[in-house]
Amino acid sequence: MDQKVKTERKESEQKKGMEAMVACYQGFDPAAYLQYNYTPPRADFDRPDSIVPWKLGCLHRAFTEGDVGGGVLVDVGSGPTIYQVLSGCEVFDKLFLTDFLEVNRQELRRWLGGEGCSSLDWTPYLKHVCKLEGRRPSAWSEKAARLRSVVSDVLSIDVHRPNPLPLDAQLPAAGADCLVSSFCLESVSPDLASFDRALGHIGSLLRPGGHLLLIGALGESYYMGGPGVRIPVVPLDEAQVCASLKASGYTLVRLEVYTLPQDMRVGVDDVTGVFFVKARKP
Ligand SMILES: C[S@@+](CC[C@H](N)C(=O)[O-])C[C@H]1O[C@@H](n2cnc3c(N)ncnc32)[C@H](O)[C@@H]1O
Ligand SMILES: O=S(=O)(c1ccc2c(c1)CN[C@@H](CF)C2)N1CCSCC1
Repeated sequence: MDQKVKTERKESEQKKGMEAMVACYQGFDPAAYLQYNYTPPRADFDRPDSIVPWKLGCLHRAFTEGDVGGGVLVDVGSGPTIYQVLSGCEVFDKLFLTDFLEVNRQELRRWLGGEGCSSLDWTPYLKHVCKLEGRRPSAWSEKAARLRSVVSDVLSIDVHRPNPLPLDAQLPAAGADCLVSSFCLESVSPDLASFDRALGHIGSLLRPGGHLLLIGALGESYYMGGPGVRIPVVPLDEAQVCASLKASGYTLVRLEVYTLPQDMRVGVDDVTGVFFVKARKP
């Protein structure tokens, strides 16, 4: 088989993989997803070994240790969640939330509108991050107001495109100062090669010297995006995460890993751990 035919066959297989992934996401249910992952037992603020204090603590440290801050923060694949920017909103004046699905962008806009009709009460998360910041928990409403004030837009995004954001997105020409992305790339890529390409695509949104805060699942091969909506995930381990970051040209600042306790493995996925990466684009 000559090279041209091989290339065409490979491109056709990649296209089919993307189309299958898009089809899976048509059934994504924001309210169910939030219920599965962001309520107890996974989101138990009273448990010292809970994933929530660990993850919010990683984000708090990453955003407040002095090397990150300034103009523009982009959250890649926000989904219907805001916890991932509760620390970042204090050190950035312009923040973009993004997602592939309109149902998720609508969920985010409902919370941002403050009409009290979002699918999850984020108050416990707001209070916890206030506590991490040495503020009284009652400052949670001030934090909510701060986040609402710095979100510039809720944009569509497709990490499989070389230019993932809409052409009219108001990002600086040099790129964003920081990207944060949680449970996105491995959950939307049909295979590892696609994951690595997507990592490269979002890297194009970041200015040289900017930081990437990447959070993701370890050992996960599927998750439930809603009742009966099984979405394939690229299983990752720590070594692969480091190799993909290196291949994308990042300098690793820190990698932290959390192993999920058995009772947090609740059947909505087969995740075994969570990684937190802080990396810098040279
Ligand atoms: C597992 S959810 C992660 C949501 C959230 N960041 C969190 O931490 O829970 C994956 C998200 O990726 C979005 N997504 C699906 N396909 C995508 C694509 N091609 N590009 C960017 N995001 C995509 C989905 O709509 C979904 O909101
Ligand atoms: O680590 S979690 O339990 C979590 C949160 C979200 C997800 C998973 C795990 C695993 N499957 C992912 C599928 F993409 C989504 N967690 C939920 C509480 S807040 C911190 C994150």
